[in-house]
Amino acid sequence: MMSRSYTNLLDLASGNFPVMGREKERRRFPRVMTVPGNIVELDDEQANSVTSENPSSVAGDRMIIVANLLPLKAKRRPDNKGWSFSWNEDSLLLRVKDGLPEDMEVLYVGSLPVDVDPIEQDDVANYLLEKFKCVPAFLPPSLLAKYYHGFCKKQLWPLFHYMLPFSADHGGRFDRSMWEAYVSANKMFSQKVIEVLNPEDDFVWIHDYHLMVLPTFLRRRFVRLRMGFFLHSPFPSSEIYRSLPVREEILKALLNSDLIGFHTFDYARHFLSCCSRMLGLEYQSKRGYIGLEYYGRTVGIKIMPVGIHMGHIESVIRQADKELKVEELKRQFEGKTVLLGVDDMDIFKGINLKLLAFEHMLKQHPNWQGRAVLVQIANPARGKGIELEEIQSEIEESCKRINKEFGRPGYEPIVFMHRPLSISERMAYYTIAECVVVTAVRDGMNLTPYEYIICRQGVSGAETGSDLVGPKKSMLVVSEFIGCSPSLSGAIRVNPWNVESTAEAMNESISMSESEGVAA
Ligand SMILES: O=P(O)(O)OC[C@H]1O[C@@H](O)[C@H](O)[C@@H](O)[C@@H]1O
Repeated sequence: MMSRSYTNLLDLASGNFPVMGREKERRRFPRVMTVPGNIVELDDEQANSVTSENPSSVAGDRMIIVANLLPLKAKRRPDNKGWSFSWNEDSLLLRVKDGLPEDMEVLYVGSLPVDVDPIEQDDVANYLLEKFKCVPAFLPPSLLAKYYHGFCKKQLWPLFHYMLPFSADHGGRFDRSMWEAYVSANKMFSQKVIEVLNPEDDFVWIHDYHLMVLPTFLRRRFVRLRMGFFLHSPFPSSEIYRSLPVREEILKALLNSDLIGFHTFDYARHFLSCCSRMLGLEYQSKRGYIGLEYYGRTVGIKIMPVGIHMGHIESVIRQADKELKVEELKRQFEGKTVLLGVDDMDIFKGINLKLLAFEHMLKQHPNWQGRAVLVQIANPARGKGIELEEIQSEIEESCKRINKEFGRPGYEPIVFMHRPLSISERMAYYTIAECVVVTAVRDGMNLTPYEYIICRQGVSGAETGSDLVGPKKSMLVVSEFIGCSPSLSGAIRVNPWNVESTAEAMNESISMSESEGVAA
């Protein structure tokens, strides 16, 4: 049974807060997402509608960025005494910061990727606040199991990626105790925010599907708080979303934000249609700004695709360790044509479909046998479960089979790396690859194609001053089901479920002449 207090709390999430007139006016959010200007652009109206009316109102204000995971890496010290922490350069939260006004102070609230013993927690918290402006939320392991590995990973993550109904290893049904854990964990995050919040001056920017009921806990305490939410995953069609037993609770909780951001127009459209079908809400669209009227407040709905930070990528391109690695890779793959995949190990990334397509290409176009190599990098999964184990063993079996059938001395058709790669190592692989292949069956955005394009431009472009010379051809084969796909006009778009046509797209991409083979 859901405890009474949660029921009450989520009733409050109905947004019944009398916020009118002047209050509406002062809620202005800075534009916080960076986009690589030559790839995805917000139109002027989109960009300006948030900031231009009163840009100075944000300068000097503080932004509290809340997410499930802090943008930190943590390692136990070798002597086992304490921890060492460093920024996680791959965390999108750092890119969010890049898009804020320079003088804006940023504080991060979230959990750590490691389990810190309760007796160490105070010291760790003080250190992280002082050194990194990070406020850790230490969730008890039993809560983490039900909140993150349970409700997030087994229920929301599949649902938001169009998998129905609910995880097989939980009896294929909705588990209400996991939902309760999700609400409790969101409450714990909100308590951490409240510990540091200055409600008059701070903006709060909540990230991703892990924290969708958090706006309720903050709005309940601070009626005038300026608060935004950004969803990094897809928001599915209302036909999928409406199967969620707590569908209204989540929509209502999100509507306690002032602004809700999505990567793509389709995700925003799905959300609006859910609000209309499930809550009976109307929305208005004026000059590129969509507003949902909800209990006297206007909630802004915005399309704000996350991008990559060009300056950061370009600085990595110039790094010496990357250049050394490029030389090593050039020797390793001399005389070969490299296709590259860079994915998280996850059930929706379609890694096995990519391997099957590559196998099909080698069969249908035997001229590539001995010459084409698929390098697949798989970043280890954060989640766990039967489905993930199954997909991992499918991938391993495919690699073994294909390498056995087509491999020969000096030629391994699939090079599979199941480990995290540093950004500079990843850049080195982009540098030597002629084609990047993304076959995810769903993905919120996927920044791999953008990283590849920027890296390839850096490799051949004079403006970076780089004298690295990789192959000049740069092709992209991308799934039509990922957020970045519509923006990649030069890519070959595929339905990843159609292995034969993906195989043809791979063949086409690496068979193109140099003048044709430029993806962006
Ligand atoms: O896999 P987790 O820990 O739930 O995190 C999900 C997030 O992982 C990030 O790596 C992705 O860029 C996001 O799009 C995604 O929402």
